[in-house]
Amino acid sequence: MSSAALRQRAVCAARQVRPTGVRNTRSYASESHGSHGHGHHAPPVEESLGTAFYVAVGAVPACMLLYSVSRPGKDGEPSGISKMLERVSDMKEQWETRNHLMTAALEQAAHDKHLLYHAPRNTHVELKYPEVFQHGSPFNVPAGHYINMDKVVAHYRKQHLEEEERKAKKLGAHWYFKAPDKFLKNAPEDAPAVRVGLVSSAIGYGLFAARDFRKDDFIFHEAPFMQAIFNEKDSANKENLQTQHHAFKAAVASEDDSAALRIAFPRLAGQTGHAPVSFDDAAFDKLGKNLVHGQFAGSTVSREEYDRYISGLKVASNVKPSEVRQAVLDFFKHYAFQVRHGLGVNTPSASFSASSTSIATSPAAAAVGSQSVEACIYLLGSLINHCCSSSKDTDRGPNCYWRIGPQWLAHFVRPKHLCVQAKRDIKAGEQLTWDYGKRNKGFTCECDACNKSLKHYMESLCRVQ
Ligand SMILES: C[S@@+](CC[C@H](N)C(=O)[O-])C[C@H]1O[C@@H](n2cnc3c(N)ncnc32)[C@H](O)[C@@H]1O
Repeated sequence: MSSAALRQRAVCAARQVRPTGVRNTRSYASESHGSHGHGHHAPPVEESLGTAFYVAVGAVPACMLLYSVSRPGKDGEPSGISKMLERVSDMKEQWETRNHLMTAALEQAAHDKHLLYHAPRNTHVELKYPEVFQHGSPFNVPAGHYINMDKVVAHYRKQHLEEEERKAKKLGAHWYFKAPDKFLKNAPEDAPAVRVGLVSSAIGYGLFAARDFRKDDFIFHEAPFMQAIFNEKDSANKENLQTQHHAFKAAVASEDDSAALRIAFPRLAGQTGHAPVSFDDAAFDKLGKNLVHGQFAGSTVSREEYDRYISGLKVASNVKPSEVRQAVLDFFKHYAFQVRHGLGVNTPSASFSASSTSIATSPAAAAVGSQSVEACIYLLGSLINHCCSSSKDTDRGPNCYWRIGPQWLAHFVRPKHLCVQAKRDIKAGEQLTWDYGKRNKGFTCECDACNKSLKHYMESLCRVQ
C-alpha cells in the first residue's frame, strides 16, 4: 500500500469517529486534491471541541446551583425546593375541588348526551291541512271518485234536528200555549211513507201507508203545489178568485207541474179542458216531487182501474173562462188547506186543536172570520180522503192529523208546508184519513165509519123484522 493510500484511509477513519456536530467550518485537505494530490500537504482542519466538552463544563455550575437550592438553611430551615414543593402542595385541596367539579361536569355531559340520544322522537307534526290524514277527506279522494257522505249527512241531520228540537223547546217555554211534546218530535224518516191507490171510481184516489206507523209519528212533510187566496165565506170575491185562477194557470203553464196536475187531479183537468193522461203516460212518481220528509212509494193503481176511473170523468171542450174559474173555485173548496196568517207564539190556545182537521171549518177559518186566508193545494196531502170521527169505534175513525207550518207545529215544518202525523197506530197498507169536519162536504160519505154504521143499521132492521 502506498503512503498516499494510507493517508487517505486514515482521513476516512478519522471522519467516521468524529462527532456529527458543527461541520460548516471544516474543510478537507485531502478532498481538494482527491486521489490526484500526490505529493501535496493537506491544509489545517478546524475541528470543534465536541458536545461532551460543553456538557462537562456546564454540569459544574448546574450541580453547584442544585446543591445550593436543595441544601437546608443554616437554622435547619427547609431548602428552596422544599419550600417550593410545600407552596405547591397547599393547592392540593384546590386541585381536588377542581377535579371534582370537572368530573361532575363530564358526568353531566355524558348523561345529557345519553338523554338526547335516547329521548323519544317528537310525534307531533304541525300540518297545514290536518284533514288530509282523515279518512274520507276530500283531499284523499282520487280524481274521478266520489266519497260516500251518507253517514256524515245523517250525523249532521241528526245534530241539526236535535238542535232544532232544543230551540223549539226553548221557544215553547215562551209560548202562550205550550205545544205538547208529541208535536215536537223528530222529522219523518226518509223512508217509503205513502203510496197512491184508487179507492173507487166515485171516491177517486186515496193515500195509503207504505209502512207501519206508531201513534204520533210524523208520516210525511210536503211543500205546497198551488197557493192562492181563498175564503169559503167570501167565495165570490173576485180578487180572491183571480189568485186561484192565476195559481192554476201557472201550474198548467209549467210542463212538469202540468203533468203532475193532470195525474193527481184528473177531474179538474177534464173540467178545464185538459184531457187526463193515458195510463202509459201517467208518471205517478211526479206526485212525490214536493215531499220534504218521507218518501213516495209509488202507486198501486192498475191499468184497468185507471182506465175505468178516467173514462168516467168528463172532459169539457170549448170551456169558457167563467167555467174554468168555477171549476178552480170548487177545486180549492174541496182540496185546499187553509193557511193561517199571523198565528204564531201568541195564538190563543183555544184555536190550537189536535183534531183541527177540517178544511173550511178549521180553527183558522173561525179565527179569521170573513178575512181572506191563504189556501194551499198539495200533490199528496190533497189526496187524503175524509173519514167521520166515531166516538165508539176509534179504530174505524180518522187516523191522521194535519198541520201547516210554521205555527204550533213540529219545529221542522216550514211555512205553508203540510205535515201529516199519525193519530193512532197505523198498519202498512191502511188508508190515511182525517175528518173534514161538520160542513157541507158536497159528497155522500162512504168512509169506513159510515159504512159500519149503515151495516149496523141494516142488521138492526133485519133483527126487528
Ligand atoms: C180532498 S179530495 C180527496 C181526493 C180524492 N179522492 C181524489 O181522488 O181527488 C176530496 C174529495 O174526495 C172524495 N171523498 C173524500 N172522502 C170521501 C168519502 N169519505 N166518501 C166519499 N167521497 C169522498 C170527494 O169527492 C171529495 O170531494
